[in-house]
Amino acid sequence: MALRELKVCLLGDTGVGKSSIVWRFVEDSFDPNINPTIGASFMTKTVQYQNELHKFLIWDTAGQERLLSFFVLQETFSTLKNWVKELRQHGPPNIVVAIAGNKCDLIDVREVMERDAKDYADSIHAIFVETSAKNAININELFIEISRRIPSTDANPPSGGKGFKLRRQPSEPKRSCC
Ligand SMILES: Nc1nc2c(ncn2[C@@H]2O[C@H](COP(=O)(O)OP(=O)(O)OP(=O)(O)O)[C@@H](O)[C@H]2O)c(=O)[nH]1
Repeated sequence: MALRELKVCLLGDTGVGKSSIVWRFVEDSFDPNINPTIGASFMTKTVQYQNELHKFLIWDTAGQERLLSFFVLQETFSTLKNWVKELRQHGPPNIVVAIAGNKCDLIDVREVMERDAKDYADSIHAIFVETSAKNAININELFIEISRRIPSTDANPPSGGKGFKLRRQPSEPKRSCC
């Protein structure tokens, strides 16, 4: 089975839940007292998507840092739009942008309407998913969507989310700073 490496970098304001999303995806756990990221951390997870293995190489950045990549998480529209502008200007042409509206469990303190976020994501051809790292809502689906958007290496275009199987790599490092 072919192995493909997908580089993912989480961007967004401090405290929006970037590390928690990674932690939920890789370890299926949630720490309400998680420490802020210093610099950046790196984790990997390999999943089966259709007839390929997708190894996600995930860089989780500190909220204050301005780095470029292809995975955007944001709690405010204005900051989000700035990130997208930078990605379009400086990122690779085939970049896949995914917007995660995290903490969707906190319905009483919602700042951005789902419809507005979805419309914006559609306008820039980005993935949009409302997620909750805390309640494990749509975290795997977010990465499935990223897998689905990556062009297939064979003649059969990817369809649906079928065939996405989670595989933990026991030998992989749990969490390390780089
Ligand atoms: N209710 C709720 N809280 C969350 C969720 N995701 C993260 N949190 C909480 O939000 C706080 C910040 O989470 P982090 O994952 O550290 O956020 P971050 O974006 O990585 O922050 P930096 O490392 O500073 O950039 C923590 O107290 C988390 O427990 C969520 O889906 N729902």
